[in-house]
This record gives sequence, C-alpha cells and structure tokens, in this order.
Amino acid sequence: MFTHKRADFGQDFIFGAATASYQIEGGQTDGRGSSIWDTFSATPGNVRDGDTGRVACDHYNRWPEDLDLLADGGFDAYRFSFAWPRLIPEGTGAANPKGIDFYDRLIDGMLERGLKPFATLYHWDLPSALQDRGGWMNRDIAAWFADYAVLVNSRFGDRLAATATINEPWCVAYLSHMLGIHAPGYRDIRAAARVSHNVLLTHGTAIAALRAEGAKNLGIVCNFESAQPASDSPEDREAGRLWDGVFNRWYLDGLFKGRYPDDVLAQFGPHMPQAYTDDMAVVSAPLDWFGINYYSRSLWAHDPRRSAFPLRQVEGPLEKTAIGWEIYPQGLEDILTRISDDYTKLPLYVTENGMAEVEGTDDPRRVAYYDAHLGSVLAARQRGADVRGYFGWSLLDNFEWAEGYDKRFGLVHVDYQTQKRTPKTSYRAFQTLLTGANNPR
Ligand SMILES: OC[C@@H]1[C@@H](O)[C@H](O)[C@@H](O)c2[nH]c(CCc3ccccc3)c[n+]21
Repeated sequence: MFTHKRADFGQDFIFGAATASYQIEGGQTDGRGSSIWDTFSATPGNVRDGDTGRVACDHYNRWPEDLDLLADGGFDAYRFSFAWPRLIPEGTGAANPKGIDFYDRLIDGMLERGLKPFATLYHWDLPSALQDRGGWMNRDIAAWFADYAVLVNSRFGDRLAATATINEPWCVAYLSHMLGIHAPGYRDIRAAARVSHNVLLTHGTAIAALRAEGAKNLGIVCNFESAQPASDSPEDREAGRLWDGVFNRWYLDGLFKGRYPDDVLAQFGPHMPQAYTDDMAVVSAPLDWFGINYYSRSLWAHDPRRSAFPLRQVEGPLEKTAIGWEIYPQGLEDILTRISDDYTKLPLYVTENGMAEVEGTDDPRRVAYYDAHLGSVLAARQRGADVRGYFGWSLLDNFEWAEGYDKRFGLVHVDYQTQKRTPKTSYRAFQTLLTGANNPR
C-alpha cells in the first residue's frame, strides 16, 4: 500500500483517474465519424501488432461498470475526453445526436456516482474530414475547434467540473508532425513549426469563444519531462537545454509569457507561419487552471549530424518501466515547483502520472511508482506549488497509441478477449488511501 495518508493532501485535494476517448471507447458506430487514429492505425507499420482502437475497452457499451470502478475506488473525479468525431462526424457542421446522447448519459452517470467530470475536448482523435482539409497544418482549425468547443459547452458545460481544451500540444505538434510517431505521422520540420503554433492558437481561440459563452474552469493539459544532459560537456548541456525548450519551454513560454523561446525558434527557422507574433495575445489567454502530465526524465547528447535540433536521446541508468521510461519521481516535484515559481500561480493539477507494467494484476512496482510520485506532489505543495489534484494514468489498460495494447498503464487489468475488468494491487492501494478500506468488489 502507499506510505501516504489521505489527510496528508488536505481535504480539498482531488484524486482521480484518467482515460481518453480513442484509447478506451471503441464504439465505431451510431454515427461516429472517422478519426486520424483510425486511419493511422489501419496503416501497416504505424502501430505495434497492427492494433487499432476499433474495439479497445468497449467503454462505449461498458461505461457504467467503468464508472462503478471509479466510485468503488473512492476517486473524487474522472478525467475523460470527448471524441470530436463522435459529436461532429465531419468535424464541422451537423452534430451527431447519438454522440451527444452517449456523453449525456456518461456525464450524468459520473454525477450520480459523485464523480467530478474533468473533461478534455481534444485527446488526439481529430476527425479525418478535417485532416483532409489540412488538419492542424491549416490555421482554420482554430475556428473549427472553437465551434466544436462551443457545442460541447452548450450541451454539457453546466455539468463539467473543469474543461481542458487540448491534451499535450507537444504530442499534437512535435510527436505527430516532426517525429511522425503519432497520427497523422508527418516527419516535416515545416509542418511541425506551423502546428507548434497552430495548436496553441487553437487553444487560445477556443478559450476566447468559451469565455464569450460564460464557460468556467478552463485550462489546458501539457506534458513535461525532466530534460537532462547525457554528460557534463558544454555541447551535451546545450542539448539538454534545447530539449527542455522543445518539450517544456515552448508551451510554458507561449502560454504564460506570450512568446516562444528563442533557442527553439532558431531551430524552426523560416518555417514558422507568417506574423505568428500577432497571435500571441490569443495564445496566452488567461486560464483558470493548468494540467501537468509527467512520467519520466530524458537524457540528451549533442548530435552534429543533424542540421536542425542537433541532439539525440541517450538511454539512462535508472530503473525503467515496461515502456522503457526511467523512473524519476524527483522530476515531478521539480516541474511543479518550476511552473509555480517561474510561470504561474494558477491552481495546478497533475492530470496524468503512471507507468506501464508487464501484464498481470499484482503490480508492486506500480504501487511504488505511485507512492514515490505522490510524495513528489506533497513535496511540491510544501514548496508552495498550488497543486489541487492528482489523476493516475490510467483507470484501465487501454490502446497505448503506437504501442497498441502491448503496453499496460491501467490500475485495472483488461482482458481484451473477454473485456473482463480486474482491479490490480495498485487500484487497491488507491482504494485503501481513499476509502480507508480495502473492500474488494
Ligand atoms: O503513454 C501513456 C500516456 C498516454 O496513454 C496518454 O494518452 C497521453 O496523454 C500520454 N502522454 C504521455 C507523455 C508524452 C508522451 C506520449 C506518448 C509517447 C511519448 C510521450 C504519456 N501518456
């Protein structure tokens, strides 16, 4: 079990678990439109074992049982995402009544169980029809997304505890348009530069549209890692700092200082959209809260072979999870206090933290991982960071993007042949922390 007690976090602190629509829903029916992850995963070579989200955890049909797991675990909140193609199949234009009905019932199901709905408007499942129009590379996506955000707010806003516009703009931009590892799979510095701006312009445009509708508790979720040099050489120290710029400072500086970091801009060079500086007031729109996703650290060395972003990742010596990420709890304390000290005094939520573990329902390493990272949250709070909540990633084993179903992050095991859910030891650890009892269902 955990070494911490619920009281250590203060009575107002929120504990939750998180998921995302494409990773758990399945339900490719009832008017849901195609998403870029449907096409990306259908393309051989993009996803391990050719896995897709066609069925996933069948959450579209099994959501009452999954909400029961959250309630029985004693969680206060559920971080979920809306599937844009389920609500507006073509991305713009007509809404899908069956999609609206699904999220109506899901959100009411949360409220009936005393679970606070923490919504994410976009967790990577862009409607394919919008990719046909350029997707994130087309500046018009800001208007398309703002209209979608206004629809969501009009139908569900009065029941949501908090709303994030976008999950992990770095993944939407760099991972998906520079590295090509996620959908739509571009490896193009010009696309990456333009999407790195468009994704934040889109966020800010949606915030403005939602404010005009009177929406409250608006934020964004960004992913951070502790970017460190692989050696003490000046070149490697510069490489670590540049990666910190790519992964962390581009978003922190953009969102909270209204400008992009010069070292990263220098790498993007002439590929930035014309007159992007005119957009920075919109990009840095005031927010009500800020979400931090944290998993690990990374080590970087100078790589002179590369014309842009001259760095390469180096494997580190620390214990690693089943997905190969080093276990480095200190990094969570560091990023929370850095954001609080250098960027914003907004309420902060750890919106994702967790680890991939080999299959099984007894997961002592995951219990230790969570215990250590919860300790980092407490340490950051003691250093003045206004951390208001923590969400474990993930409630369920699910579709882990390019890794398919092979990598399991769940507090609850999913047997994909039978869809049977089985709480793991780590779920029991949260249940004991949150309810005081270890009451197996
Ligand atoms: O990889 C575990 C989770 C995903 O399942 C979530 O959907 C996503 O929000 C999320 N972000 C991160 C950190 C950034 C990252 C994502 C994917 C691959 C590499 C790094 C880890 N995770």
